Parts: sequence; structure tokens; C-alpha cells
Amino acid sequence: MAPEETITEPRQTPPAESIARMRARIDEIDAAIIALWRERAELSRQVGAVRLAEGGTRLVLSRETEILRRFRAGIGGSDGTQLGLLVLRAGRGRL
Ligand SMILES: C=C(O[C@@H]1C=C(C(=O)O)C=C[C@H]1O)C(=O)O
Repeated sequence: MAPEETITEPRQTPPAESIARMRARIDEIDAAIIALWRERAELSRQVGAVRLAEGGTRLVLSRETEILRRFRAGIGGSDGTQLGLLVLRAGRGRL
């Protein structure tokens, strides 16, 4: 077989290139998480303000419990709970 006819394996992406591509996506994901975090905190703050203005409570524990359950189920174990607690705190403030 002439050299120009040699069948070669598809060129593997060099590790540095694939790491750079994955890191670019990680950076996009982080930016999305930060934007969503800020949006959620602002919405939570607004809901709290409306409820307080109507004479309601700052907290709704049944809803917080359900949110924490989702974080625990979706992320797993105590990390899920911890993250859920941080998300809640970002909006309604510390307990
Ligand atoms: C935003 C609200 O108020 C508080 C904040 C919550 C939240 O950040 O998800 C949930 C329950 C409430 O303790 C709400 O009731 O939806």
C-alpha cells in the first residue's frame, strides 16, 4: 500500500484541547448557575416582601421542606441539603 493510501485512525483530540473545551463549557455552566442564583434570590426576596406587606410570615416552612427534599433527591445526601439551605438563605436571609 502506498503511503498516501495508508488508513489512519481518526486523530485523537489532544488532551489539552479537550480539557480547554470542557473548561469553556464549565465556565458557561458556572455563569448560568450564578445568573440563576441571583434571579432566584431576587424572586424569593420579592415574594417575602409581598407576603410581609400583607401581614404574612417571612417563612413558609412547608414550602422550604419541600424545596430541601428536592435538593436532597436531586443532588444527594447532605450536600443536597446544604446546597438547598444556602439557596434558601440567599433569598429570605438567615433564620
Ligand atoms: C419565597 C418564598 O418565601 C420563603 C422563601 C422560600 C424560597 O426561597 O424558596 C420558600 C419559602 C419561604 O420560606 C415563598 O414562600 O415562596
